[in-house]
Amino acid sequence: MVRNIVVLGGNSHPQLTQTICDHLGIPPAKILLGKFAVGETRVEIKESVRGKDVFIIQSGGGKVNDHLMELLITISACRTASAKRITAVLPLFPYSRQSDIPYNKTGAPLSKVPAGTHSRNGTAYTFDSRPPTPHPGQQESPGLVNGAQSLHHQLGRLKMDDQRNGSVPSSPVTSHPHSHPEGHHHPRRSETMDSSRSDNSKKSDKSDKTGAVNGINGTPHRSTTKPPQFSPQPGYKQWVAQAGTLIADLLTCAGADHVITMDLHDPQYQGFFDIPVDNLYGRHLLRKYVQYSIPNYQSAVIVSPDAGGAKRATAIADALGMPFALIHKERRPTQINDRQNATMMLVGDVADRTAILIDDLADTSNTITRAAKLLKKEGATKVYALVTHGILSGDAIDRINASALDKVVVTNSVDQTDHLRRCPKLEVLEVGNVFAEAIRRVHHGESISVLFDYN
Ligand SMILES: O=P(O)(O)OC[C@H]1O[C@H](OP(=O)(O)OP(=O)(O)O)[C@H](O)[C@@H]1O
Repeated sequence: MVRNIVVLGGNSHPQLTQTICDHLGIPPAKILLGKFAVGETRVEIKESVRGKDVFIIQSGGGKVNDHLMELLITISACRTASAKRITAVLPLFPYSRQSDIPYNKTGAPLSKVPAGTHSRNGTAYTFDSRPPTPHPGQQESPGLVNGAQSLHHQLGRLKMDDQRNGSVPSSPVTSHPHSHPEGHHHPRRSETMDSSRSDNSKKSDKSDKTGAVNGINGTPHRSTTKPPQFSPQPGYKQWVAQAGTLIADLLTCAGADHVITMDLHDPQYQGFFDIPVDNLYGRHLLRKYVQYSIPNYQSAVIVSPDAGGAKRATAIADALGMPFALIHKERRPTQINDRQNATMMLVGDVADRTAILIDDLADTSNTITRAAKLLKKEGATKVYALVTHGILSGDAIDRINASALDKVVVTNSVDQTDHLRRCPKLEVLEVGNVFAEAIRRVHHGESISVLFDYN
């Protein structure tokens, strides 16, 4: 039982709030969370927080924007009500994938087969890379496909530019007395011989002969051909909001003194805050699962499904003395948000082994389901996916059910009640006790790092 402490729970995960309070031996504080008819969030704290150490629990996932607004208003309400210290407890930190660089992915459902057809597994999902993963001896199609698409794109652009240019003036050929009217234009030899020449080259021929050389009454004048339009190259810079900084500022401005979270997508995001941020590790829970729940784990292989998570996965592999493999997401899409076209390549050996994917979050579950397909193709006998944050938006559960994944293990940093009902492959690890202990330590001014200082 801790004193002078108030725990408030938002609407995102009431069950986790209750678990944390049970561990702390206190009831959650009374709070009214509602909405006005227009959709605006309404918060009323039903007990005094004056001089208290307040912890507000609100996770990302689900209706993330509503939950964030609810959290900000609750923090502000506590600040106005003279709370001594306010700690925002965000088991899954919202917007943490948009920390600094412009985020260029859609997170949209991916690789669905066209309506009316079915993939080989009889489902609406293919789990294939488009273009496919290249194999030794196979011509590397992605570059070619992208190259061809890019060429097509450039040609289309040229055509459009040319059409625009051709409209000013309407036609130098017809307006100039010395030039041939359009109808009496004698085709040049090259035009008659080479029928494959594009309209573009024909039009530029015309301007060469007329606008570029002759002016009104035979006076030379400047070419009417406009210089090529300047436009930004794809991938150079996208004017996308850098939401990470904004979220950090919003929490601080609302009145938060401290943040507790878990497995931030990018740990450097802590640097965006002017207040202390405790980033708890979920990997210890995942590591314990490997150790105690995966048979013959010593002969299994830890796999990171993308380069971004390699550090996270190697930490577990090193701690358990296990081999490690990496899936490299090769992104050569023609469009910046063409995430599904990333080709996956395996670096390492998984043949005749159990493969254990380690990642920080699964949103559409596209990453883990595609990785599972690749791993099975490369000879893995079983594929587990161990993920800290099981956001599992949209049809992620259907995708998992239809995939080559044998088991998916997540923590309850996001509410898993509905997911558990719909996914027989899902197993959930409890994080309530970890957050309760972190809250207790923060309240008493004890070290948090010792919480994770074990093997
Ligand atoms: O379930 P999904 O919708 O496939 O999303 C999950 C992936 O997204 C994140 O990485 P992300 O690709 O955003 O960034 P990274 O390249 O920095 O790891 C996360 O680390 C997962 O790998």
